Amino acid sequence: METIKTDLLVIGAGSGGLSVVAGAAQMGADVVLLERHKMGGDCLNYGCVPSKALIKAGKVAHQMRNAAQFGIAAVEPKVDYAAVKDHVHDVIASIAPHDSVERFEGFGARVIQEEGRFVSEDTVETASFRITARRIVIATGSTAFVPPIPGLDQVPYLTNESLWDLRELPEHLLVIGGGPIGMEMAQAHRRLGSQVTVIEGAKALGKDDPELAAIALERLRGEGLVIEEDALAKEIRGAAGAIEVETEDGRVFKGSHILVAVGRKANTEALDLDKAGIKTTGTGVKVDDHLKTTNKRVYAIGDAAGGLQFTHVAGYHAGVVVQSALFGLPAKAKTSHIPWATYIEPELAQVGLTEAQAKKKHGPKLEVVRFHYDGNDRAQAERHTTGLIKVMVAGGKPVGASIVGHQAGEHINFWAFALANGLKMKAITSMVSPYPTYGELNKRAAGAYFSPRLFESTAVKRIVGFVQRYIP
Ligand SMILES: Cc1cc2nc3c(=O)[nH]c(=O)nc-3n(C[C@H](O)[C@H](O)[C@H](O)COP(=O)(O)OP(=O)(O)OC[C@H]3O[C@@H](n4cnc5c(N)ncnc54)[C@H](O)[C@@H]3O)c2cc1C
Ligand SMILES: NC(=O)c1ccc[n+]([C@@H]2O[C@H](COP(=O)([O-])OP(=O)(O)OC[C@H]3O[C@@H](n4cnc5c(N)ncnc54)[C@H](O)[C@@H]3O)[C@@H](O)[C@H]2O)c1
Repeated sequence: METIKTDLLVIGAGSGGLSVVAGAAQMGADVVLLERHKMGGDCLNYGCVPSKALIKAGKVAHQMRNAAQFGIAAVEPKVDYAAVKDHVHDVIASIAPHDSVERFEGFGARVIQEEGRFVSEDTVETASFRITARRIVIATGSTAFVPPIPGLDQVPYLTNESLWDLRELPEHLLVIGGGPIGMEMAQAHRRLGSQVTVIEGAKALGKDDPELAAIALERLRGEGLVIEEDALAKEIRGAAGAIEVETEDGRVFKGSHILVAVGRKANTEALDLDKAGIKTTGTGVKVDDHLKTTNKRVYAIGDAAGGLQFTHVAGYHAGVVVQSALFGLPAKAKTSHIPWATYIEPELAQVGLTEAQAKKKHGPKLEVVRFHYDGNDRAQAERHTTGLIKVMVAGGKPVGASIVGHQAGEHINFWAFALANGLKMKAITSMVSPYPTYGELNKRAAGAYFSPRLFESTAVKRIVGFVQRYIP
């Protein structure tokens, strides 16, 4: 067994681990990276990338079916599901070099493709190496949580890992869980030609603002998706091709395939965390505001840290850790400016506080401004008129924004920038947006904040009247 001594050891080559390594190695630290499976982790191989590629295929099919509104003959697309999966794998392959061993070795890191586990507070062993490091980063990500529903282990079920290898279009896909994974995959499969039933134990898209989620759900149901809420899966029966799910209240749903999307489980079991004095919580590794674990030499980031589980959060965590581990700065990880988006159509996006959270925090000081997509000329021209932007404002500053509608995930960037920099609503109205863009929605939402102050103010009317009397 070879012994290595290093400045920084990173366990896991997903979104979080790779960002730490890229930063630290290029800034001159001696870095070792461990990866037990595929470079790029979940996002590249089993998560964001394949799901967005599949969603795009679904969108193309949907546009073909709905072309008549633009004066173009609608056609029922012939979907070759295996070819769609080829497209998905091709997209993964085109991004893979960016996350490759070669690229990271080019930055000066040593990449070892083996599983790591702690043997003491500062040492990790793999099959062939014993690595002692001044600082260690746990970036081991998460895996689909498979709940102990009786019968589930008796049927062939899909998760976000196995879905990409399925080559035949499911005739009727049962999706357990109406969170982002469930809803994105449900709509994509519906558009590609499957019957789809989502079986959700509480409320579908339950982490988002209910007013906006309801707008999205109505559209999804309009496309023929069956979305059953308050339907907690209790028992699963059947065999490949003929599966039944029974819910707690006795409803029974039948389908040909089943996708389990009921949340994630942090990858911690293989790490022997107790050997390093590292504690866990119910959702992942226990960390403080600086992302330090209960062992002060060791950080945990991304999905393994059990908080918000997004690629951009893992990347943000990496920046915090690089500042702390390399420069000794007291960097803290915040959540108040973290956006997220769910890539159903219409998209659903959020940053900062939802309306309910903002009401709780700011009480009567809160103002909520709204602007609907149908008031935007570009949305009218392109027939994307279903949508709403809602901005929560307190003390003249946005404290949250929620968007449902075409490209909501793109538009939330604007509010993420405003919140991250503490901008006032005034700063937003001083911007000129090109016409006709969807981006004007943001400015119109800010305009909705100032309109009553300008147009319903007797003081403003008095000043205008006075000035008009005296100017030539
Ligand atoms: C279907 C799906 C769609 C998603 N879509 C989006 C999206 O659109 N946008 C978004 O922001 N997020 C999305 N996510 C979430 C996103 O994929 C994760 O938040 C992100 O991958 C977390 O990055 P990470 O670095 O923490 O972990 P991961 O990417 O999971 O990487 C962890 C790596 O650690 C390795 N590892 C684990 N244990 C060990 C060990 N002991 N030794 C060595 N290596 C180890 C694993 O093999 C893995 O490669 C999606 C997730 C799924 C499942
Ligand atoms: N667009 C994106 O950024 C994106 C896309 C996909 C995933 N993700 C990330 O991955 C994480 C995991 O996604 P997810 O959708 O698996 O989890 P989730 O926790 O967001 O949603 C799971 C849903 O399953 C339901 N559920 C749990 N047990 C059930 C049961 N027995 N029967 C029926 N319903 C049940 C829950 O009520 C919940 O609504 C997300 O929180 C997100 O961080 C992000």
